Amino acid sequence: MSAARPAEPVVRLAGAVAGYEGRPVLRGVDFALRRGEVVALLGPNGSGKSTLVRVVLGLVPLSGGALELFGVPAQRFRERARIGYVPQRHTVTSGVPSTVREVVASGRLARKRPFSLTTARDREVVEAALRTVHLLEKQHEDVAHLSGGQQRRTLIARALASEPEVLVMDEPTAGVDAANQEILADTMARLVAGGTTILLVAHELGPLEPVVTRVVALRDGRATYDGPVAAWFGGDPHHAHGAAPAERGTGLGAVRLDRPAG
Ligand SMILES: Nc1ncnc2c1ncn2[C@@H]1O[C@H](COP(=O)(O)OP(=O)(O)OP(=O)(O)O)[C@@H](O)[C@H]1O
Repeated sequence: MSAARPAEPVVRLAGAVAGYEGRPVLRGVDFALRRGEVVALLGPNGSGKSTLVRVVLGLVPLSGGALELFGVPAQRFRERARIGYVPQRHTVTSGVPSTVREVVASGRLARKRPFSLTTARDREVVEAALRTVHLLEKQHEDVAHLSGGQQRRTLIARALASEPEVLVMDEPTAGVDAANQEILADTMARLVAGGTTILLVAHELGPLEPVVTRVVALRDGRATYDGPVAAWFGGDPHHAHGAAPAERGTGLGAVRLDRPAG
């Protein structure tokens, strides 16, 4: 059985060093995501949030440190479908018209053997994903005709179609209006209730704040905070990350990470 034990991190980075063209961006990051958590990665522009996510997804290699997925060293990990990804700046529109349902169903391919036919179970999972993001009634519409927020939800449903245990979302609220952010929060709450673990990158949490169980903040490629949401925002989740208030104190159980984790 390859499933992780409850307390075992589903993602674990130890002393992660990574960057681009020899320039380090992550400079020794320790990070753990445990089953059932919703962890928000926060930090200023360029602090390395997306890079950390890309490392977890295997898109950027580590030049130092270690990555484990479901307790398995990343080099030996073969079950990519267990991790779903909703990219940051990506639209689902192209020159070729596609319905919402087609886009979502394409996410099912990660779970399928080559050339196998669509089964009743596939249809069920695709419909459940559409329902989760509140787009079932729009399934036959051309994605190009949807709003930005609805397109983002289509991408989330596409990731859900592979039934991931961990969902990684890079700035899911960026450019999304308030109504769509509320739907996103509801979607996340449903996913968590269903057992999905979530890692997301954000600048502001807004309506997502009640769903987030922990904040990890990066600054200059290092984790500077790991703890509860409230302590990080100083009670104002709409306030952006800039002042790093958690570095001021650890009043609500926050952990200040200015030394390697023991
Ligand atoms: N593909 C790339 N090639 C070269 N440099 C990159 C690449 N992607 C990111 N960088 C650089 O790495 C640094 C960290 O970028 P990263 O996208 O991880 O930060 P971030 O915290 O996610 O920022 P933002 O909030 O602006 O998205 C930045 O200086 C950025 O310019």
